[in-house]
Amino acid sequence: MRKLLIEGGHKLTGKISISGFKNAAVAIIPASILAGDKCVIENLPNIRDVHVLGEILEELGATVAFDGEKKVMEVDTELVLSCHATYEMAKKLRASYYLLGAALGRFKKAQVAFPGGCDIGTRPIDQHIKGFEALGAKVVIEHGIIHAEAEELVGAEIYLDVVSVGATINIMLAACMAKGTTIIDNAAKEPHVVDVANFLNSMGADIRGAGTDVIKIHGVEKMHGCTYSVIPDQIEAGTFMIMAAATGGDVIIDNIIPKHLDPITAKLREMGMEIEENGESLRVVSNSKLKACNIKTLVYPGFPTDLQQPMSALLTVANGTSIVAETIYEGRFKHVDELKRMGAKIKVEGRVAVIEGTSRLSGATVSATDLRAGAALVVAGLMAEGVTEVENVQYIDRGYDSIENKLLSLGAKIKRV
Ligand SMILES: CC(=O)N[C@H]1[C@@H](OP(=O)(O)OP(=O)(O)OC[C@H]2O[C@@H](n3ccc(=O)[nH]c3=O)[C@H](O)[C@@H]2O)O[C@H](CO)[C@@H](O)[C@@H]1O
Ligand SMILES: C=C(OP(=O)(O)O)C(=O)O
Repeated sequence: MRKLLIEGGHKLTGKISISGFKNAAVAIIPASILAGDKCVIENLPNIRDVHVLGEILEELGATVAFDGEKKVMEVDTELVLSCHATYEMAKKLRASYYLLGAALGRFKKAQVAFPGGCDIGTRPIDQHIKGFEALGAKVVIEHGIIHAEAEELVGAEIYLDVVSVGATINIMLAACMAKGTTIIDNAAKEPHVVDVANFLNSMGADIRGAGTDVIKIHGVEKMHGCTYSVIPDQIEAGTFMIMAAATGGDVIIDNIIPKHLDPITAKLREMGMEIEENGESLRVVSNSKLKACNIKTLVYPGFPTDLQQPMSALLTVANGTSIVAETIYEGRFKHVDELKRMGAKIKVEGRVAVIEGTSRLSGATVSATDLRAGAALVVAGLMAEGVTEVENVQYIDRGYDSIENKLLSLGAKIKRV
C-alpha cells in the first residue's frame, strides 16, 4: 500500500502551475463519444480518473492515446458503435454516468451500470433521469444497469428540482443532437458546466447560456471532432492556496482563472491571508496568525464542497472557533476522525462541524477515506509537528496531478513510499 510521508513545519515558497480541471475533464472525455470522430483534448490532468476514462472508452471501441507528460489525449470515437458500460467499468468512478448522456445523444440508446467513486454520501441521479425522460427516452433500471432508449430525442423544457452539476451536464450531452430546442432551467453555473458547453460547441453543438441558470441547447444534426484545451483546476488551485496558508508560506499559484477562486480567496482573506491577483495567477502570503471563520458549502459561486475538507483541516489551527456546514454531501466529514488523531478539536453534528482552533497538530498515521479527505490530511501533515503518514494515497491520485512533486518544488518535505 502506498503512503505519503510528510515532515511538517516547512514553509511553502515559490511558484506552481495548476493542472487541467479534473471535474471538467471527466465529463469532456465521455462527451467525445458525441463527435464520432477524432478529438484532441489538451491540458488534461495526469490523474487516475483520466486514465480510467480513457480505458473505458477503449473498451467501448474508441482509439485512445493519452500522453501524460504532454497532458494531451487523442480520442477517436468513430468506431464506438454502442455503449454498454458494465459494473466493472462504471464502478471505478462517479463520472461514468456521463457515458449515459453522451451515448443516448449519439445512439439514442445507452446501458451503463450505476456509477461508483468516492463514498461521500448518496449521489442520486433522479434529475438526470428526469431530463432524459423529458427528451423522450424510456429509462429502466434493471440488475444495477441503467437502460435509456428513445425512438427519437425531442427538445424539451426541463426544470431541475435541485441545482445539479451532473444532471445539467448529462442533459446537455443528451440534448445536443435532439430535435428542436432544450431549455434547462435552474441549471448549475459551475465553471466545469461552462467548460463542457464550450467543448460541445467546439464539436458543433449550439449551446447558449452556460454559466447562467438557464441553458438553451438548439439541437444540431451532426457533431464533429475538435481540438480543445481544458480549463485550470479551481479545486487543485484552492488546495494549494490552503497549503500555503497552512505553512505560513508565500506561494504564487499560476495558470488559473482567479475569478473561479473568489469564494476561497474571500475566506482566506477573512482568516488574515494576503492575496494578490495578477492576471492568471494569485500570490498567497501569510502575515499573521490565522483567524477562525465560518464556511457553508453551496453551489457556485458559493464555497465549493470539494474544498470543504482541506479548509476544515486548516481551520483546526486557526485562532477561535469555526463552524463548517456541508450542505451538498452528508458523508463529507470522514476526515474528521483522522484529524482528531493529530490533535484537532472537532465536533460533528449531522452536517455541521464545530472546529475549535488548537495551537498545533502533531504528526500521526492517518488514512485517506476519499479524494478530498486525502488532500485535507496532506494539509494537516504539512502543518503538524513531526511526521505524518497518509495511507490510501490512491484516493489522492484520483484527482491531484503529481501532488508530491509540486509540493517538493515549493520546499515541502514529502515522499511516497
Ligand atoms: C453542486 C456541487 O457542488 N456539485 C459538485 C458535485 O457534483 P455532482 O455532479 O456530483 O453533484 P451534483 O451537483 O449533481 O449534486 C448537487 C446536489 O444535488 C443532489 N442531486 C443531484 C443529482 C440528482 O439527480 N439528484 C439530486 O438530488 C445531490 O445529492 C447533491 O446534494 O461534485 C462534483 C465532484 O466533487 C463537483 O465537481 C461539483 O461541483
Ligand atoms: C468527489 C469528487 O469527485 P467525484 O465526484 O468524481 O468523486 C471531487 O472532485 O472532490
